[in-house]
Amino acid sequence: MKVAKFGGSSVASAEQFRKVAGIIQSDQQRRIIVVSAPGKRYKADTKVTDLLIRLAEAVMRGNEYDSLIEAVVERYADIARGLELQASEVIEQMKADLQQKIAAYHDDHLRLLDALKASGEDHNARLMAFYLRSLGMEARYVSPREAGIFVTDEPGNAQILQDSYEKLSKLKQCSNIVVIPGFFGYSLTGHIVTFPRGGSDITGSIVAAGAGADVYENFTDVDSIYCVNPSMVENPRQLREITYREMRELSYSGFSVFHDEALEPVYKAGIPVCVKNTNNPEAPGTWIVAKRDHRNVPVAGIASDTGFCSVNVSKYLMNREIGFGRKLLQILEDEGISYEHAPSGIDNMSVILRANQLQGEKEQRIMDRIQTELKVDEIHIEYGLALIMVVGEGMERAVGVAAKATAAFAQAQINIEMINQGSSEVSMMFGVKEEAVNKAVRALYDAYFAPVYAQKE
Ligand SMILES: Nc1ncnc2c1ncn2[C@@H]1O[C@H](COP(=O)(O)OP(=O)(O)O)[C@@H](O)[C@H]1O
Ligand SMILES: N[C@@H](CC(=O)OP(=O)(O)O)C(=O)O
Repeated sequence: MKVAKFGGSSVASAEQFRKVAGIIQSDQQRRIIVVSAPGKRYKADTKVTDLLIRLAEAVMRGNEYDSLIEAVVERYADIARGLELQASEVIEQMKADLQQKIAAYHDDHLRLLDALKASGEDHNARLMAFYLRSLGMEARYVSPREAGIFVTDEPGNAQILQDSYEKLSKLKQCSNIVVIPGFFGYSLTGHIVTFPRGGSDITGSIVAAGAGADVYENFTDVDSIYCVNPSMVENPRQLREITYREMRELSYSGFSVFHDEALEPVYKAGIPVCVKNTNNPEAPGTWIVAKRDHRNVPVAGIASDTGFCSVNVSKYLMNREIGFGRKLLQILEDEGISYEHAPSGIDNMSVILRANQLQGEKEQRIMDRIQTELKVDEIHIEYGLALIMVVGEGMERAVGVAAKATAAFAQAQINIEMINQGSSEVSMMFGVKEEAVNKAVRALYDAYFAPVYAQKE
């Protein structure tokens, strides 16, 4: 049995719905379907989830919002018309559901935002089940509550509760096609709680693990996972196989094609993931598996992301001060800030974090606390940093992997702001200025992957 998740781009229009139906019909193993909300139909389009966030914001601010309800519902109505479905009742129910959620959570903004965001996938799953039935398939919408997806009560940041898996195992017995909305679950107190953005991948993985699927198929809009983001390098190398560990590091660091938190459930259950293209289902796709042969290709991929800053502190004789690092990190913890890396020297320590966590008064408060509580000689925050991760299972044993990167940076005249190697066996991190990141990724791509092509040719 296969669990097949279809991302926003795969369910964005009537044409995409038809492709999805064809994919389900072409393989009887595809029995559990997880869908996202309709995504972008073209580059400048707006995802339904973003429309719903705008709707929630309009309600919260007391602004007019009827036109936003219309815009959301029109996306589904347009799909229904394109499929020639008699779905006016389904569409009316969607409108009533949005209005009912707004009335129910009017004064509870976090719940309102989560309930509206989740409705994007919920309505799409209902419409998909309706469409599949119109084609003569025995398809049924199953809500996350009925399926057994119970999560922590952290709005916008849910995590699965382990007890869910037992309930989910019953899905295996379903004889018909089950359509489950992605992106949200229910708290034990009965509230809708969403996963982080892009979280339908997480639902798919949880369902695959719970139902004991043989494969978790993740349908998207590219033929495979590439070794770099295809928007940065033209026609990059396709990956046939990648390990869970490699994928986790790469998706955490910028490969938006598969959510990093979606790996744990399938990894623990030993279920392989196949990332495939809804627009070209014949292409073999990329397999995410436990092991790959990395003898010839030690590096699997290069990911990058911008928007980081480095809090740099120095204090003479820091090395003698037991607990300095803990106290520094404690200050960040008190402010609810998570950090990415914390390289240190004899008298210096830097903490790299996402800069958007320092908005408002937080920055000054943190600087003041570090200054007064830790009595540092100097403290400054460097903004505008990009982090680049070079990831590969074979790197640990291959000679000269780091040298290749530093030589590539030198040749491209890129200054390395920081390097972190060694804490992970499968990755190496470089910090560069944001304006240099594209050039840096291309330089690394040429260094690691161009020779592989040359050998083959
Ligand atoms: N290394 C990569 N390999 C493939 N796609 C990538 C990579 N990095 C970023 N992407 C982007 O991820 C997109 C697919 O992910 P996403 O937009 O979440 O799809 P979906 O709509 O299926 O959820 C691709 O269109 C591509 O632009
Ligand atoms: N619709 C949600 C969840 C999701 O996974 O979407 P997509 O499959 O389009 O990445 C979002 O936009 O975050």
